[in-house]
Amino acid sequence: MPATLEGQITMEKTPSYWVTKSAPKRVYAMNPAVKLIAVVRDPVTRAISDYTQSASKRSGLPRFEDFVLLNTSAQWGGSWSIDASWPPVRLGIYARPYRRWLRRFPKSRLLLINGERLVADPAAEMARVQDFLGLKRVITDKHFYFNSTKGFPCLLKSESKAVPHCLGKTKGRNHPQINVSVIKRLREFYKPHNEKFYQLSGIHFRWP
Ligand SMILES: Nc1ncnc2c1ncn2[C@@H]1O[C@H](COP(=O)(O)OS(=O)(=O)O)[C@@H](OP(=O)(O)O)[C@H]1O
Repeated sequence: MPATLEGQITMEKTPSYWVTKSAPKRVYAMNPAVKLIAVVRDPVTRAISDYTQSASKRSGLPRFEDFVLLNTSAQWGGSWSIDASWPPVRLGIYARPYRRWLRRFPKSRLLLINGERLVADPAAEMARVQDFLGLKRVITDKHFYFNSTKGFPCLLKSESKAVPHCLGKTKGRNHPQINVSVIKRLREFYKPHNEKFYQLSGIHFRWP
């Protein structure tokens, strides 16, 4: 981490920290007063997003449905189960890593950001982040606009000089169409895990 001067905040973003077993202990050893932020989204969309990212790097990757089902030779309408060890599925079981972080850090120091709301109302979620970090609410709704080409909100870097900035091509990819019964089965799979996460966090994310 770079040296932080008086009046500065150093931020670091590494998605894999969330699930790395040794991370809470190591982060605590580095600075027990650190503030943590995690963005969580519907685990089904997360799994598809994760797969889409891999597919964009490897042409000819088998279909999502071929990975997500344990017995791929079974009929989709039959009795097959979800492969919970496949990383795109496993990483959407948020209660497990969340519990690990809570063993080291108080709940008040780990802000959970709702990924769906971050897209629908980025200013509202950014207000929560700024309050959490003890910052003035400098970033407001005036800093965001919806870019219909991108299909996502983009940033206006400053109120006066409205230079638009959207996230790059690797964020906001088109997702493949997934078989509806596979989606249904995935939703059933996540239901108890989501409930556990809502209970632990005290936040009902209302994922379908
Ligand atoms: N404003 C804006 N613009 C573009 N994309 C946005 C935005 N806000 C949230 N998202 C969602 O961010 C998803 C990619 O983030 P990741 O979590 O995969 O990024 S990272 O791996 O942690 O760096 C990305 O997932 P995909 O849609 O699957 O590409 C987006 O849904």
